[in-house]
Amino acid sequence: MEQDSIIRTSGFAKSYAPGVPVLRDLDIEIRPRERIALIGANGTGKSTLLKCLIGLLPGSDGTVSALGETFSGSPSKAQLRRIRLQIGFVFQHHGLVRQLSVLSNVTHGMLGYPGSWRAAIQVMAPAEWRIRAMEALSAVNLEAKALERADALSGGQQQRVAIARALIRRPRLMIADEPAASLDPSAGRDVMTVFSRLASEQGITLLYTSHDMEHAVSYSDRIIALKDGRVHFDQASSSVSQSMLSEVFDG
Ligand SMILES: Nc1ncnc2c1ncn2[C@@H]1O[C@H](COP(=O)(O)OP(=O)(O)OP(=O)(O)O)[C@@H](O)[C@H]1O
Repeated sequence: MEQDSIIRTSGFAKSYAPGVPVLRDLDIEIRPRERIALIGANGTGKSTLLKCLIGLLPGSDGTVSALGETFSGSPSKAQLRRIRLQIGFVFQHHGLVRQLSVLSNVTHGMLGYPGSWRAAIQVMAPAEWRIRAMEALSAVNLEAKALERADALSGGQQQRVAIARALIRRPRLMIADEPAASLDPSAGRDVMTVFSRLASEQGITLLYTSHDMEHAVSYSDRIIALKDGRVHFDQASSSVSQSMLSEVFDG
């Protein structure tokens, strides 16, 4: 893979059932530090694509290059491990352990690293990880909440803890699937602002899906729109018009 790509697909396709492609003919490139919004109607394959790009689901045709690893179908276990070490995930539902502290939840982001069983028990986590957790909390403006129980925080704050949990891994690529969908408009904007800032301040590449067109346009450099399993358009967010956005969702 060329050094200047974080992700690249070539002729990529994915079917869950033989002969019924959900995604096809995808040639996508994502470069370092780009903020990419992936949009499309319900069921058009956004989540499927996110999973395929990082090897969590096998592709059916074509190749994927992700974070230095190139594969067709599924990556090898070693490739998958190397990819995972460079990625942070954030989903619509934060998935925090409610009765644990914010700090413990962030430290859990280290699970998957060598020696990471210690991350499951906060008191055994190496001091360095606690420092990293506090740095991550500071990046999402929540260091003052470190010792509170996760379920004492608002929905927007909990989602920012989930971002910190992804950030502790110092990822090159942050993948967020509908990260603001369960939040009210103000908390949703806060979460998207945090993502956007992290991308510019820490040089993290951001790939997120959204059904909110304001979020898609305002917090990305580029929008990739999927329709009927193909790329409908792929261009700078500043040049995407309302009518182009509407077209993506027209049956
Ligand atoms: N595990 C699966 N097995 C079979 N079909 C699946 C599976 N997961 C998803 N699909 C189908 O693949 C298509 C794409 O689904 P996907 O969830 O990727 O779409 P999406 O664009 O993320 O949708 P949404 O916006 O509703 O989250 C849908 O038709 C869905 O029913």
